[in-house]
Amino acid sequence: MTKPTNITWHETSISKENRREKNGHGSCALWFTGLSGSGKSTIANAVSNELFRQGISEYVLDGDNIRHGLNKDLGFSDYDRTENIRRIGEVAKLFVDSGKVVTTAFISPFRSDRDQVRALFEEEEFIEVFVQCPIEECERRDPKQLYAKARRGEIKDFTGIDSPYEAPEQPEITLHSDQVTIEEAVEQVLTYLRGKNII
Ligand SMILES: Nc1ncnc2c1ncn2[C@@H]1O[C@H](COP(=O)(O)OS(=O)(=O)O)[C@@H](OP(=O)(O)O)[C@H]1O
Ligand SMILES: Nc1ncnc2c1ncn2[C@@H]1O[C@H](COP(=O)(O)OP(=O)(O)O)[C@@H](O)[C@H]1O
Repeated sequence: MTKPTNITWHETSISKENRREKNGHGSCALWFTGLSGSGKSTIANAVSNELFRQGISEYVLDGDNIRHGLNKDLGFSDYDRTENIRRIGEVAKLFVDSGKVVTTAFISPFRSDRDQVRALFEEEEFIEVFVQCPIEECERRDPKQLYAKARRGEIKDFTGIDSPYEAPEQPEITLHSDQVTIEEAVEQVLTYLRGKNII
């Protein structure tokens, strides 16, 4: 890849702070991470629904959907996962700049990739939400029957089976999705946002 030259960063006249002021709330990225089937999409969507209901400007970036469009050229090699997360991180940053609370639901298995995304943001704008669930329970749920396929050898490099998942060391929020209901998990996230005066 050749790096382009002669490009200049343009400051826009309307700032992130202007947009936050207009919206009447802060903006941030709620970065859900966890195994397939842990509940990232379910909880991220439920959080967004509740924010929407409360009149907060929100958006959901979901793994499967982004992989149908923006990242349809990427697979599940370590390199492709890193590039997947890098691009999503940049998109999430744009949403935060636009004044929204953006929820993202990607496995994002590598700690260094998540840390690279965190580094794109200002302090307290990036909120790592670890959806912690034992793999046995994820495999029991198996909402897309992917664990079954991975066990049969029909999917290679499946996270938790033959591709690693590096759990966050100091996530802002940990949701034990095998112990709390979806509603309780949503409330835990909203309580955090209220505590930080984001909403
Ligand atoms: N090999 C392999 N490993 C893990 N997951 C796989 C794989 N192949 C397909 N899928 C499906 O793709 C979804 C994960 O995509 P992500 O973009 O979140 O993955 S990653 O963050 O780049 O690791 C994941 O979605 P979730 O189940 O919602 O996590 C799966 O449905
Ligand atoms: N407490 C819970 N939190 C989240 N999901 C739960 C919970 N209990 C059961 N589930 C179920 O587990 C599955 C999680 O799937 P999904 O949200 O697609 O996970 P992921 O996006 O992490 O792959 C869904 O079928 C959901 O209904």
